[in-house]
Amino acid sequence: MESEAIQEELQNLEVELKDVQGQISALIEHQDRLYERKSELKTLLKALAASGSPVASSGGSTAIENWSEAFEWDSRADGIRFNIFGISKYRANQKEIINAIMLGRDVLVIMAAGGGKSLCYQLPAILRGGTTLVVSPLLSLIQDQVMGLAALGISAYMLTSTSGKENEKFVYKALEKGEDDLKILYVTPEKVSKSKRFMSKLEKCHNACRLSLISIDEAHCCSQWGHDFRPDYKNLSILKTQFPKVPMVALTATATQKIQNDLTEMLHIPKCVKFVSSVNRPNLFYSVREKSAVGKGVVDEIADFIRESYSNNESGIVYCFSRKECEQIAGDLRERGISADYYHADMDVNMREKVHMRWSKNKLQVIVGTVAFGMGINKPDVRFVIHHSLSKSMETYYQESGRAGRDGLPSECILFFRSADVPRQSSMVFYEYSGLKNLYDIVRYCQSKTKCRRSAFFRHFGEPSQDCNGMCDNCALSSEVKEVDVSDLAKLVVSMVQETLAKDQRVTMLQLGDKLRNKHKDLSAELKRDEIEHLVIKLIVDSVLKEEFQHTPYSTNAYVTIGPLANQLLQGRKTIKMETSSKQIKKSKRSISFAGLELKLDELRKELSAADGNILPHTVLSTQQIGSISSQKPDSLQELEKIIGKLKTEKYGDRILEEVMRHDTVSEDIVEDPTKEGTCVSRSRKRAKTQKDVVLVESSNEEEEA
Ligand SMILES: Nc1ncnc2c1ncn2[C@@H]1O[C@H](COP(=O)(O)OP(=O)(O)OP(=O)(O)O)[C@@H](O)[C@H]1O
Ligand SMILES: [Mg+2]
Repeated sequence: MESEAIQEELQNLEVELKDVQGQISALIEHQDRLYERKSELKTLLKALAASGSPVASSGGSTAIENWSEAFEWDSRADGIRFNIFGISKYRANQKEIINAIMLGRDVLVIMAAGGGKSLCYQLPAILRGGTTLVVSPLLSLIQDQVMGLAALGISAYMLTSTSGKENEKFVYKALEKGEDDLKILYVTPEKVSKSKRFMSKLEKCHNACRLSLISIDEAHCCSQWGHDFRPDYKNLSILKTQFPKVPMVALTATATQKIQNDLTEMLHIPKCVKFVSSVNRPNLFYSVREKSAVGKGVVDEIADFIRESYSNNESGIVYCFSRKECEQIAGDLRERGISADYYHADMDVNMREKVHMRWSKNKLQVIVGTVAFGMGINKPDVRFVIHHSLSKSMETYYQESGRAGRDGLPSECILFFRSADVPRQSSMVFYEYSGLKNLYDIVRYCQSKTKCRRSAFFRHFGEPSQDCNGMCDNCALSSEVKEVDVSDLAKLVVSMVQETLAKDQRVTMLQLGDKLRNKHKDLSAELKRDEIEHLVIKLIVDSVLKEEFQHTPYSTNAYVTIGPLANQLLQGRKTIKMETSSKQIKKSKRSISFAGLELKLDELRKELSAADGNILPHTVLSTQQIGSISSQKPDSLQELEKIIGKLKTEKYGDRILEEVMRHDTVSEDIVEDPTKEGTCVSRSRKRAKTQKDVVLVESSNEEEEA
């Protein structure tokens, strides 16, 4: 009898010990998080003390230099910017970066996606003379850039694994002899690290003083902490070793301090001038929507949204969790009349390229993709990015959603959130460093009905907050949000988990909800399954509960167990509050859509791009330029040139003016419908001459006039 009692106590001790061990590891994890946050906050304080964002700091250099003063190349630079690139004014930091490069400094540029990093090295490439070498990680990015530059009449070439012999011969000869014009040469990192022949030609170019600038695009690929690490990027340090006097510019949209430090070290540019712009994307409207438990419900909602807001075939992306889901949802959208196709890593490279190309040329409206549809996306006029499931971290969400609105025009980012999607993600990321912490950060983002979405990004990237200007659902939509104390219900959930564990059983989130509703029938009348799941996930992110994982031969399952703060709750030292919102009052539409003349100009750019070899429509005219032409209605080539610069006017001016005139004659008699909703790019001629109607939200208020 006595031995039985001892056995029992022993067993209890074992359970308790296991529990304590679990708590210790959770606490250590928690401690790590606190340390990490502490250092983030310190960096934030420093940035605040230095004040003024965007932050431009001189990395290793101590002298405070003024990069915006007047330089002798200013007017030439302005001419190239406007007449060749058709860009009417610099965006934040662009001018300063160009000046630093022109002064021969090494430069590190951290600038949000679509911020305009390319111009920062392409413009000095033309100004400095000689040849600029650009290292870029993806063939598709390189092709896009070379095609775009060629359309502007800039002699840009590439050397990649797919380059033909003729092209290679031309490039090598140009590098060696310098007789032919080679302004910008794009290569993949493998060329630098693996091709001795290339490096020897580059050396010759350098010895003849013709290597004027080295640019490392998507430089975060150097760092193992980055999301797109490329081993060959590690070997790029050879460039600075071989050519120490040639200025190097490294550019990336990934902002973390750790990656910045890694980059300067790996590229051997410790004394570089660092330009860090804000992560803010003021033109993006962020929102989170509740995802229907019924699979088709969410597809209906997505299809309705696209039809209502983007009926003129404006481009968009829908991100999905799995390959199967991509195919399914692309099909479902097609059934609902949306032109959509899927893109994922299981597809043949040619198929993927085909889908990408159709989309780039606006022949396909929506790409439904997995995260594989990533870095190579260069399309500036993506008007919406929809997440059918949540991303695995704030950082990936920032990057994926950031593919919208790279042209600076209003665009929307919608995330469909459902608690049941969390275990799907967690069982994929739990083995990654900080995988669960990162996931729970984005879950908090999704669950909040009051906090500004934008400020979550500022916090995440350790940057001082900026005004959202009503550009997220929580700031823009007036809804009645109540905080309800659900501690009692939370205790029931925790007890239920304890009971299950006591029986040596495991429980998933789904089973937990069912068990609870079965046991407490009174509750099931009040609480829907979704709401219980919502609470369970909240308890997990608040460390009251915890996820643990078990592998089967086919999958990894996520189970719910007791977390380190469970006792605090049970003993009444912790309360759990949930936000509930009763109604949301929708404000007016925020989308930008073409109407009247813009539509005609949109068609014209498609036609001209198809006729002009294989360039993309936005290379002919950007959406901003379409907006400006439509609102200003130029009636001569001189006037048009003031909007789109010399080069494009020479190439396409007559056709554009023809379209403007034709539209003008037709629209004289048409009375505008003042009740029409939405942000149309143009209005009637009478107002147009005095007022620009394009809603252009730029990334900085520090911009200079042209
Ligand atoms: N000063 C400017 N004014 C207006 N448009 C600009 C300006 N600078 C760049 N752009 C346009 O912004 C878009 C994005 O530019 P770019 O491709 O250089 O972005 P990026 O910073 O390299 O982004 P990513 O990180 O996604 O590669 C392009 O269409 C480009 O023509
Ligand atoms: Mg870029």
